[in-house]
Amino acid sequence: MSENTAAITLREVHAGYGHREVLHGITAEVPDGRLTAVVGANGAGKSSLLNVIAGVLPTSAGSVTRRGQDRPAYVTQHSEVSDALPVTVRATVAMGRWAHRGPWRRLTKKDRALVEDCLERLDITSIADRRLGTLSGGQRQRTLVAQGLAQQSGLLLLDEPAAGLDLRARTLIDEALNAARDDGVTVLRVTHDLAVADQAEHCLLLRDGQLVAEGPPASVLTPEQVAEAWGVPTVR
Ligand SMILES: Nc1ncnc2c1ncn2[C@@H]1O[C@H](COP(=O)(O)OP(=O)(O)OP(=O)(O)O)[C@@H](O)[C@H]1O
Repeated sequence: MSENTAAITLREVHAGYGHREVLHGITAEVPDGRLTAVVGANGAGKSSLLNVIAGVLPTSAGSVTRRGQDRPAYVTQHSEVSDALPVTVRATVAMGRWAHRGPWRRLTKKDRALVEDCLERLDITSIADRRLGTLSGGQRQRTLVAQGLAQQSGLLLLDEPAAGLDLRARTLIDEALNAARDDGVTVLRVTHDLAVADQAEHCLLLRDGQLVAEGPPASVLTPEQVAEAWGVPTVR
């Protein structure tokens, strides 16, 4: 991939928490306008890599270059959102417009139409007036994905957006992400699910904070490389 088709270029990136380094010299590229899956075992560094790209975890060495200038939309796992927040689903999705309007400014008609469209895309219009804290994990996760879409960023980062969800919720999220990609958004999703990663156009496979492989799923998710990444014997 040449530099001008990469939305994100990572060069020898090191990062960690306190004195503990958890990413050890990652060099990788995320293609522009494509869906990229970050795959690896528990603790491999997937979320940390996403945090570095989002700019919430500083690097201790190396560089992260982003092509677009707009702020990335970052969809965290629903478990990281407090149950106690007294906000409705619609208000949560509308927060996705705050970066454009500021929290005290009224949303425009266009903003409100976009919010309704995002609610529909994730099939949560019927629960739009319910409070976040009263929802199931799957409903909450769909709300957060809708909020991410509402930001209309050119870069959408998602940490395990479909973890623990049923088939219908997973399908809705997959379709929404594919539609965003078709609209030209660069989508980067962390997943444990190799079938999901297989549907992406590009994969980054991590093990112990290092990149094992990157490229199209067929070349990355080989039995040998998957076994190496998970530290298990190859199954034949
Ligand atoms: N806030 C934190 N403080 C200290 N160490 C952390 C923190 N977050 C993650 N780590 C450590 O960094 C390493 C990588 O964790 P990370 O969450 O990035 O991995 P992951 O691949 O996303 O894992 P999982 O699949 O379990 O979510 C782990 O050893 C983890 O214990």
